Amino acid sequence: MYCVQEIAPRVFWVGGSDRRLERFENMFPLPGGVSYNAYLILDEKTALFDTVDSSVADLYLENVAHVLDGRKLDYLVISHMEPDHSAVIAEILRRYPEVQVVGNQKTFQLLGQFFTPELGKNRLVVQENQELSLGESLLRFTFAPMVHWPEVIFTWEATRGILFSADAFGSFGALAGNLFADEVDITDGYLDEARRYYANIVGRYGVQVQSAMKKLAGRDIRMICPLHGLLWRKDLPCILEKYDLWSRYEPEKKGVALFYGSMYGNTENAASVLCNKLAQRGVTDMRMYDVSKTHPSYLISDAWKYSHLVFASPTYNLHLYFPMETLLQDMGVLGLKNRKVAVLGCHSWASAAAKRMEELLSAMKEMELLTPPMDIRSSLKPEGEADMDALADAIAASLSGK
Ligand SMILES: Cc1cc2nc3c(=O)[nH]c(=O)nc-3n(C[C@H](O)[C@H](O)[C@H](O)COP(=O)(O)O)c2cc1C
Repeated sequence: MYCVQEIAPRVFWVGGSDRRLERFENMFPLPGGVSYNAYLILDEKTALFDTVDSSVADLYLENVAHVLDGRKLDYLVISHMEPDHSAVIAEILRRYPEVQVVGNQKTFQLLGQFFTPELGKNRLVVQENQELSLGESLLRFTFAPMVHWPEVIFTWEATRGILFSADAFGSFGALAGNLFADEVDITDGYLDEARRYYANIVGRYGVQVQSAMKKLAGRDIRMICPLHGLLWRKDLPCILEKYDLWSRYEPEKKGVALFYGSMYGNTENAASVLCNKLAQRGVTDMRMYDVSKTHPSYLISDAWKYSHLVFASPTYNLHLYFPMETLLQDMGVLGLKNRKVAVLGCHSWASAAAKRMEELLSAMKEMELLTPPMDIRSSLKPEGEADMDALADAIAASLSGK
């Protein structure tokens, strides 16, 4: 049966959730599933915002038909062509052959690439800031290129102050009846998932997020409707503030996240000793992760959150231990910057890890190495304690702003 909600007068959520999918983009674990949101406005004209992933297509089509209740579909606005939102476009066009497909030049280029050029021949190519009246509802299209695809369009509905924000302000996590962030406790894991989504999916495009947010400044926005996760209404300042911080690569928290790789426990032991020493220097709420155990998307998320990052890894076949290489490469591609960092290597006969970690971090912008990399031979010994104390002193001093 259809499953819809009216989220504002004559505006309906018509999406669906998938709790079975193991990994988003076949990469990112989804312990809480994912939602594919879509919206339908009923006015003198009707407008549908996006389609969904094929996994929830049947429910979505039933939802749309139920809300339309026999009315004609006038517009399908395509905010984003990524297949988890565009998979059902062809079926919508089959069912509603007179619908006008709204997008920009790039939307239609991608539509032709993914499907066929004929698809969406009833096209309405819109320009930046173009308006479209549905009756009482007035849509204005704002382009948000590379947030996080080139064709992305935000649509602002002026009468109700609703922003349809494509993937921006979205999150991993299926929906459980409550659609609005103010109906759940977002501090109970949801913001962590929103950060993990942002850092891994949108993180590379901080500059583009900033310019999209500048374009929206001064608009009357009372509700944000993203294509994934909860909708924002009373908590708007919270998510806007987070997005501003995340896209400026400003840490949310003064604190330490330590990432270590270890085969036989020696690097792990050195990492534990370091965290212990930091704790004794008054550092609280540290995070310590085994890079072979925790999926990189969670590590990236905490790297976005914390001000001080420590990387500890053994040398492996004259290279950096691969899970650590992957993490640092990933961070580099996502463009993380503006962190205080420290490096701890471990080797037995020919060192490579410490140098490689330093090299990868130096290639990122505004990464301040607090001390020269420390490099342990096979295992930490009491003779090495003074060096470890010096490293802990440097991190603690930096944290306390000395
Ligand atoms: C398969 C393998 C390859 C290694 N390659 C190197 C190497 O190229 N150079 C080196 O100095 N040590 C090498 N090591 C030694 C480790 O870096 C060293 O034992 C380190 O203490 C391991 O730290 P862990 O106990 O945290 O795993 C290698 C170890 C293994 C198991």
